[in-house]
Amino acid sequence: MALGCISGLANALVLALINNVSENISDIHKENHILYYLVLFILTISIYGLTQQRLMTKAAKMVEKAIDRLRVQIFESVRHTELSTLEKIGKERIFNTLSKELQTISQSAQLFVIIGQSISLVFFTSLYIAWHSFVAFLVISILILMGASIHRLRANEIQRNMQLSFESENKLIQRLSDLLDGFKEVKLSVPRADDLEHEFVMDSTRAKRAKTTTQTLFATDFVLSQITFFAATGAMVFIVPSLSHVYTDVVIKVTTASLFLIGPITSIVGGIPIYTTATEAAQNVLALEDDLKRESTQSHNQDHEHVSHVHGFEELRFEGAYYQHAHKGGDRPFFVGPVDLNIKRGQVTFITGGNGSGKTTFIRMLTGLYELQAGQIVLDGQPVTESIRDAYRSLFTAVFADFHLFKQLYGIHHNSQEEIDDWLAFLEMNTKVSVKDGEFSSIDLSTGQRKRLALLSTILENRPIYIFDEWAADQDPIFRRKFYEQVLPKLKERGNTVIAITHDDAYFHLADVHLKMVEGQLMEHHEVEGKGVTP
Ligand SMILES: Nc1ncnc2c1ncn2[C@@H]1O[C@H](COP(=O)(O)OP(=O)(O)OP(=O)(O)O)[C@@H](O)[C@H]1O
Repeated sequence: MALGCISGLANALVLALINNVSENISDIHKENHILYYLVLFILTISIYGLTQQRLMTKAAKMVEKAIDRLRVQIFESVRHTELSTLEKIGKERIFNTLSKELQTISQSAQLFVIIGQSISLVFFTSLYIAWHSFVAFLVISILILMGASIHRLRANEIQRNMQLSFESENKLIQRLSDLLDGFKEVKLSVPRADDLEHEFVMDSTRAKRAKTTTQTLFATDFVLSQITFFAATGAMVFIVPSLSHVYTDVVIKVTTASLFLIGPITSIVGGIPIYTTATEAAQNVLALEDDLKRESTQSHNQDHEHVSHVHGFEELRFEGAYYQHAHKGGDRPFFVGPVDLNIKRGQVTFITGGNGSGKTTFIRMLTGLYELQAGQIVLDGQPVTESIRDAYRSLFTAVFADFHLFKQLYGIHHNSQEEIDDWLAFLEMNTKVSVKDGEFSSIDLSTGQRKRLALLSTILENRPIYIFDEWAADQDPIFRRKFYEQVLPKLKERGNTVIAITHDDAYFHLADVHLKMVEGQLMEHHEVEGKGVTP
């Protein structure tokens, strides 16, 4: 602000100097003062140049620093948020906010400076006008205020249209990911491709309409502001003389000053659309941050971040555990539970059940990805409360049905190259892929092969509990047998506990415990061959 004021003042001084010299040009030449004014003129321009340059660099640095902080903050908020919150917010909104909205703010940084500097220039030039003629100053102020109020009156409509275009753009991202993620399915079906394109075009048209309306409102504002400005300058020669009899002495100075206002006023009015877009973008960023924080347990997680792992357990107990999904149409929201269950260390548990019976939901409850809405999980006699939930989650490693294979082995640093190579060979992937510097050489593989690499990642993590959601479904019969008859026993031998959703009834005898999920209830659970747990 200080730099903005100095540069605005210097800018106004340039006007005062030129006005002064041009008015007294013959006297100044006669008295040989021209050099003095020239030095003053150069000095003022230098001050303006230096402060303006510094102001713009500083502002860019500040804005980029704020954006950097926001970007990391949102990434962290997403990382700390709960899965249920993420499901509610939606990926598109997060993508759109982190990419487009932050970029919009970044691009407006220099413009904020120009607007700020123009405001200070208008202020000092107005002071200059007021010093020469208070009546002229009043007339200009009234006209400027009138112009500003017209803009304010339409601010709500502008904001509504901007929000509309943000929402349409979120939908566009969703349609685009439908096209890219479902490219194969789209290529196979012309009607699907047509429908998807139709929806995309509709959303694009909605975004275009909202944006055009906003731009039209801005354009009208711009023209009105120019007319207001011309009216103000016209008033200097047509109206003010009839209101003030001393005015004729200063009319040239005041009119020149008012003409001098055209640059900054144009910058301010021309900058309003970008300023409003950036403000709207900033509000979207902050709203996302709020939504992420509101339902997240971030404060707890941060307090207990140092508890990064629980190294083992003997017994895990579910006591009346219950979770209900948010209502999303349909007859009633789906719920799982209440579930009572004991899981002992080293036990292999198979879970079966029909589609939509709640197996995945149960696994998410078990792993702490869904916060229980009733009941509790007890780990070696200690209830799993919010304060140890992160640590509790670190008991698990999983290959979910909708698994994501990370090319880089994030968080896996302690395994020797020899161990990694041995496992790669055991999983029959060593001829296809290698691991170098903590990264797979390639992940462009078949689904079954990608699943083997995901399995490798979990094996290298060596967590106490392994979760597999229909892991073997994509494997050939030979490797499927290897998974049940060699991989699972190897894990068990290491002391790992395994909980696997599976429909491979040929291998049910290998489980210590077999559970069955029916409509959100663990209806049937029995010990296999006398081994295993007391449910
Ligand atoms: N995020 C969600 N929001 C609302 N309802 C959900 C959500 N996820 C799942 N459901 C509902 O919960 C029910 C159980 O889903 P779940 O994925 O747990 O079943 P599943 O037994 O794993 O099924 P499948 O064998 O088909 O994978 C389904 O009826 C589904 O509609």
